[in-house]
Amino acid sequence: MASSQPPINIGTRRSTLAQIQARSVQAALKSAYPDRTYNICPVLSQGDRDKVTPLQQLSQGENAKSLWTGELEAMLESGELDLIVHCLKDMPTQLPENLTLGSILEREDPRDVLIISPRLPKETTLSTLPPDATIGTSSIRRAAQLRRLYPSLKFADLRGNLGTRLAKLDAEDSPFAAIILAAAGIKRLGWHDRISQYLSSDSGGMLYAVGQGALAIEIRKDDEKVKEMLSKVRCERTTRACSAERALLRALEGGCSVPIGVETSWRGGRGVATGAEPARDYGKDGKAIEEEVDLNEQELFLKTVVVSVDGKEAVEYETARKVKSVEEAETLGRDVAKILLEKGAAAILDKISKEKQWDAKKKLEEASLAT
Ligand SMILES: NCc1[nH]cc(CCC(=O)O)c1CC(=O)O
Repeated sequence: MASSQPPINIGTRRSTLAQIQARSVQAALKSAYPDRTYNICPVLSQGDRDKVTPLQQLSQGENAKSLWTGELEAMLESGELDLIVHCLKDMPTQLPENLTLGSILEREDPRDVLIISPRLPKETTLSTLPPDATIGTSSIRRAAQLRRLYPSLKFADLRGNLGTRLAKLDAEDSPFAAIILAAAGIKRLGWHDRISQYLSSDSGGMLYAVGQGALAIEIRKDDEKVKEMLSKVRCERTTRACSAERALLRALEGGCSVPIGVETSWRGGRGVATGAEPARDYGKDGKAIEEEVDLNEQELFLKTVVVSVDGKEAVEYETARKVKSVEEAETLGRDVAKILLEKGAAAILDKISKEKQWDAKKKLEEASLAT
């Protein structure tokens, strides 16, 4: 039977991973509302189009993030789209005035993973890499944490979608011994067999990015209909955990380039579970172990680290608390931010922002000399 209601238009970026993510949201909506029809609308962003300008240059200034989502957000505002599927980790903590985060879905494995060059043994880990090995990553968070724990490793920029990055690692003349990626993307693309090590506080010492592994849906603030629909595809565990992480990030005023690592898990009640629903933990093979638990009986455990870019200074803090709402989760995040700042994160972040200003000033001078 054909639906009399208009189709729901789902906006996404064009990459294979983005489209897989959009299809999973479509499937979740379809199973909650089988009578509605759904279109997936892949949109090429300015950031996807421009592969020449160095990323750091492209992403400077106030509207850094809109580079990736500006076109999509304009289409959402105009009504061409009804929702946009994002990786939560790529979403700024502040959104345009008339748009809002409509829903956060169940989190995939939030961890980072180590992927090894085919020239090295598959079972290689961070601690068994050749001492002067070069790691390909453009993430300051990943490089800073690794510099701190493995001072002999070297780092080189590596950008592009996940397929491009793997191809650059595998190339005959590749400068990289290994790369670090998010498990979530690798798993969604079905490339599990390339993972040599799952990184965490217990293995390799790496904490992940705020929001990593979770999908988020952006909608118009006044769109009550879509808001109502999304209430059926939201994950309370992930939403509370990620709300704490994002409130922490917001309070530290960190952009994606600031080295803040987090690890959240739900504890107590019954068993241990990471920030996903149903409660789950990840075994050594990266497979989820599931069990039923009452969220309000559990504590949200939050582990955090802020590292200087050179890896020489670091501030760590961890705590656990029952959080019975998103608001309580956000309070936890802000409280942890305050403690981190007092423990020395303020000095680390100050230094980074001064260096950034200095860098921008130098670029501006160079640019005016050139004209
Ligand atoms: N930095 C880009 C990015 N943004 C989201 C993901 C996929 C993981 C996720 O959904 O959080 C990735 C790739 C990566 O970091 O390896």
